[in-house]
Amino acid sequence: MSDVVLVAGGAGYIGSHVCKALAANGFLPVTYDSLEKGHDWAIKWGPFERGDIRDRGRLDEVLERWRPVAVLHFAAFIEVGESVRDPGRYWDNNVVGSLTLIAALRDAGVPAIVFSSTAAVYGMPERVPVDEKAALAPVNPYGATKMTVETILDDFEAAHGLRSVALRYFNAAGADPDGEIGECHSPESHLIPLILDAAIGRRSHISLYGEDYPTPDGTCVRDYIHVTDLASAHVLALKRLLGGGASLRCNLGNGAGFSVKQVLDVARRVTGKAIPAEICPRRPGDPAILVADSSLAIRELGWAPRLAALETQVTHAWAWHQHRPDLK
Ligand SMILES: NC(=O)c1ccc[n+]([C@@H]2O[C@H](COP(=O)([O-])OP(=O)(O)OC[C@H]3O[C@@H](n4cnc5c(N)ncnc54)[C@H](O)[C@@H]3O)[C@@H](O)[C@H]2O)c1
Ligand SMILES: O=c1ccn([C@@H]2O[C@H](COP(=O)(O)OP(=O)(O)O[C@H]3O[C@H](CO)[C@@H](O)[C@H](O)[C@H]3O)[C@@H](O)[C@H]2O)c(=O)[nH]1
Repeated sequence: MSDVVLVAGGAGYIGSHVCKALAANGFLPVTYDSLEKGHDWAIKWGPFERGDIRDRGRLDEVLERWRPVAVLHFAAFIEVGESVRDPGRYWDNNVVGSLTLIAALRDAGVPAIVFSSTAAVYGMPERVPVDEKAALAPVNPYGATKMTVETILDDFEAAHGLRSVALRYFNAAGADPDGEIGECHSPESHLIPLILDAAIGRRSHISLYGEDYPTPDGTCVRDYIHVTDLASAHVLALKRLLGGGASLRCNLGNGAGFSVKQVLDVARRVTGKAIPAEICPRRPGDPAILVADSSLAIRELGWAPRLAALETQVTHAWAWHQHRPDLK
């Protein structure tokens, strides 16, 4: 019998890719998801338990049934702009929900958790590439909720011995290279799928949020990381914890920054489409440049990103985007 891993939020974009990697590594991923944002078609590599992380009774039932060796926790709301407009929704789901889950793990005796954190915990970093010694100074409620969950995890380790790896992802992109799953947020707010929507004519153009940033071409610079490379980092983090390794907080990015205009150029090349673009005002809360120093993950987890090229990420996203189940 494979080791069971509970994957909270496993029906979502990143969680489903991690489920595929877990199964390929001999684990049985049990997805626990409310399906408020995820998709039942994305649950392919293990059983499904429908539930909300804020529902302690349901969590206890599922933990008792499956007795997982660890939990991977992706379940959260993820939109920065919405978190500014409606912070209560984010504190409730991301913090109350995580606390409920973490307390249930403590009481069920689950010893380890891998948590989806974010580059947004750094806010507007003074120096890039940003490493883990940089101050945590989120500039929006979304980032603040993720930083708070990291603190809860620190406190639960000190008091109860629950070990954790918090992975601070930069910009997740791309899709399963085999085309089995891919990105599908609703509403979509991320740059690459929106550009691809414009490429297939689902929207008239892509809006470029700001051309007056202190960057070489005036548009924001981000570090895009292939979702399959994120998935391999989760498997390594899980194995570290199961092997008795220490807790860790680390960045996951490629260390290369691309501007919004550079991403658009790559997408035009990959799709062969013109993709009309319109310059718009800045989007509130966007840092000018976010690029990761991921040497800690490389050193401590033995992580090696294999699909780092932006062109590869956009190619896989494009292959998926043209056949997305929700667009049929
Ligand atoms: N997409 C990115 O670029 C990115 C970057 C940094 C961090 N993250 C973090 O990674 C995680 C996954 O992001 P994603 O892009 O896959 O998002 P997603 O919306 O595709 O997946 C999140 C999943 O969690 C589920 N969920 C949400 N609230 C829940 C609840 N209360 N109970 C049970 N299930 C719940 C949703 O139904 C969904 O299936 C999130 O925690 C996000 O903050 C994402
Ligand atoms: O229609 C659009 C959408 C986005 N952008 C710009 O494109 C860049 C990337 O934006 P987006 O894809 O929305 O990602 P981020 O806002 O950088 O946030 C992502 O990456 C962060 C870590 O870097 C995570 O914390 C977030 O959860 C995740 O959504 C930003 O400069 C946006 O202003 C546009 O110009 N037009």
